Parts: sequence; C-alpha cells; structure tokens
Amino acid sequence: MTVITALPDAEAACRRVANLLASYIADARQLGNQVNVALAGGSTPRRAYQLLADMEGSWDHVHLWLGDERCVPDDDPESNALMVEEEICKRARATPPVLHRISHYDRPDDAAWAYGMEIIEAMGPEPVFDFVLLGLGEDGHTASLFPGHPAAAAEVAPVVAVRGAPKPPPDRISLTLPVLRRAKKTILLAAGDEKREPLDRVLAGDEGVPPGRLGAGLDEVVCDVAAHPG
Ligand SMILES: O=C1O[C@H](COP(=O)(O)O)[C@@H](O)[C@H](O)[C@H]1O
Repeated sequence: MTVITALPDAEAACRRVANLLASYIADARQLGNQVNVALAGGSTPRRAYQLLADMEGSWDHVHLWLGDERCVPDDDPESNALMVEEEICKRARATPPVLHRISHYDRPDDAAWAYGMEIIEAMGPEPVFDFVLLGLGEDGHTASLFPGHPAAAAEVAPVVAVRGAPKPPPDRISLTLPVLRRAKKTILLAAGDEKREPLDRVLAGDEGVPPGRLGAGLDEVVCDVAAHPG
C-alpha cells in the first residue's frame, strides 16, 4: 500500500523527504552498511537536498546515484548530477558522499550501458537500491520514463537510453521500472497544482503514466496540498 503524506506546502514536503533520507542514512550507519540512494533530478527536490546536506553529519557510507540523467556535459545547468553536487556534495559538512555520474553523455546508448554496468558491479545482476527518490513531471513522467515512450517499457537492463524525450533535453538515461519497483524504499515527491492531474493518475494506478505501474513498489508519496488536496 502506498502511504500518502500531503503537507501544507513544498517546503514541508521537502523537509519530510530530507528527514526520511537522513533517518535511512543514520540507520544504515549504525548497522555499518553501505547505502545506495538513487536521487531524482529536476527542480522540486533541490530544497530537500539542501536541507539534507545541512542536517547530515557523516556521508562515509553513502553512495549517491541518479535515477535519471540528462545527456549533457557535466557543467551544464540541465545536469541532474550538477544539481546534486551543488546541493549535497558541496554543502556537506563532512567528507562528501560518493556521487556516481554518467559517462559518455554524447552517446546515450553507451552512457546507459556503462551506468548499468557500474550499478551491477556495485549491487549485483538484479540491483536493489536501498532508497529511491522519484519526481513527477506534469506529463506524468518519472525519472526519464515518459508516457508512451518505448523506454518506459524496458524491462531487462537496469538502465535504458532515452532518445527523443518529449521534455528537453531529448537524450537521457533512466533507471528502468523493474529496478525502481525492487528498491527497498521508493518515495515520490510532487509539489504544485500542475502536478495534481498526473499525481491523481499515479495514485489511481493508471498504467498510462509510468509511475502508475509501480504498484506496491511505491512506498510513499510525499506532496503538498496543491498537488493533492485530498
Ligand atoms: O526532467 C526531469 O523532470 C522530472 C520532474 O522535474 P521537476 O522539475 O518537475 O521537479 C524529474 O523527476 C527528473 O529527474 C528530471 O530529469
């Protein structure tokens, strides 16, 4: 069952996400475990990452991955990794976490293959992330899995190349739905009234939007009341 946590505003939703991540990271630290976290890009989670960086004291055991990446140079403002680097790694109060960036941004197939191999080397042939944070596009995409795009149907590899994405930039890579479903904890963050319609579809299990196909693999939706008036 998916828990829905609807909070007064985006700031409160981001704080909830930061708290969830911080407590997951702290539990793993106590158990002496490495923790593999896949993060959302885009604009909504930026504040959650700032709050997390300000509250977290130790990142030694944390590996950050990208749930999806835009195929752009490392220093391009559209790069999801650049956002994570700025808001978490550069703000970290201790040695920063390991951030796994993509390579071959100019060749999406090679980028997807290499990132998939890196994930398999770290987590085995059927990779299980400890924590996945997903976003939600106005068109109902999550990570870089867009409604009706063939990449959203990819099942075999952990990572798929996405060409011709309807939202720029057109070339991307994305974790595939089976990997998102298998994660130990998967949270979706959505804020703003422009996310209301796609979020309704996700919560109704509408398979026309990729996150609507996560089923029981989606543990919690954290949103503001603009996205989910209830
Ligand atoms: O392009 C992307 O969009 C989604 C949603 O982003 P937002 O700006 O509406 O929060 C994001 O989850 C994804 O990681 C990103 O590449």
